Amino acid sequence: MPTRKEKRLPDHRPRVMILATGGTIAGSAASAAQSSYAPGQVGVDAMIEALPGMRSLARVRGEQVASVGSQDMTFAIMRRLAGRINTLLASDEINGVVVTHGTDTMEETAYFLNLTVHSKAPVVLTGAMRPFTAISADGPLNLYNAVAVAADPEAAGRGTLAVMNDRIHSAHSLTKSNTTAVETFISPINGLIGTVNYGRNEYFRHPFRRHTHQSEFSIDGVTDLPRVDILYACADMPADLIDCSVERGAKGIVVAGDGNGNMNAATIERAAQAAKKGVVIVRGSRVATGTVGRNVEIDDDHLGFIAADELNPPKARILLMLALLKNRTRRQIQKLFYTY
Ligand SMILES: NC(=O)C[C@H](N)C(=O)O
Repeated sequence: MPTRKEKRLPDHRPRVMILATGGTIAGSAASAAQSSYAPGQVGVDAMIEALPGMRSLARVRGEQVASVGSQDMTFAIMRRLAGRINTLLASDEINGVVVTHGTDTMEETAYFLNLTVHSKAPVVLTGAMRPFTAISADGPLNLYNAVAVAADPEAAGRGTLAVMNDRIHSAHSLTKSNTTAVETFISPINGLIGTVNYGRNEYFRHPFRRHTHQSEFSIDGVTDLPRVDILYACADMPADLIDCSVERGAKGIVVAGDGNGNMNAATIERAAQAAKKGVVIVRGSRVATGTVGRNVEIDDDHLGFIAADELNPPKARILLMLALLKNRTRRQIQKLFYTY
């Protein structure tokens, strides 16, 4: 027993919450050099335990929100995440949040949070391309760097971010570009937000589009999002795919068009009929880079279509689902695509 009271120094480290959802960062394989593995096997506490150096950056706590490969990510989990993050950040007890997530749909959850979290505090997604148990696993350094960004007041006000492979991406621009490589995430439209090197952060810019604390979207009390389908255009695309979506109750359709948001004449005709019935048609592109503008080869004004502008089809789908929660005109929806 100590004979005199030890004086405890106040702990000024920022407080970071890690919300874990699974993914390859929590993946496990039978051996360290094996390509087959199961995602979402390692719990958040074990991930934190394995990285004691992280404690020099922040006071870190963890919560397990889900344990899925992100190919099984759902809007129910995304809504739970957004709700938990809004509660945590409203309490002032937490300075920043890290979300560990699979890489397959990371851009979708990142963009969903970018529109539904209402705080300036940093929210940072991270993941891995190699499982936790692999030789040269990329997850531990990604998690370390993500905590460094989430703990950094300089990261605040830049919207939802993703930290992967030493790069800081905005949710708006981030996209996965390689099926297996560690260097998979790119920001092809507006470029990187910054870099992070073993916890040293450098920032180049703020995102150009509206996000988080400026967002008009809310999912408070929302239990169901309207159905929006993505249809992938190709040579001789069967036009009746549009009818199938409409019959199944789609309120919106994003066409991952060829080139500058194109689709064949038969599909345009079916899509125009769907638009007349009130289904919102958004023209995106299956091409990895570039924007989709209005009235280039397709007369959007006449046909009642929306151009996806900078958003790829999965993110265009999320913006449209949230936009359809309220009655909005086509013109208002198009404006959202120029704003977010
Ligand atoms: N690298 C990964 O995380 C891939 C995995 N399928 C996932 O998205 O959960």
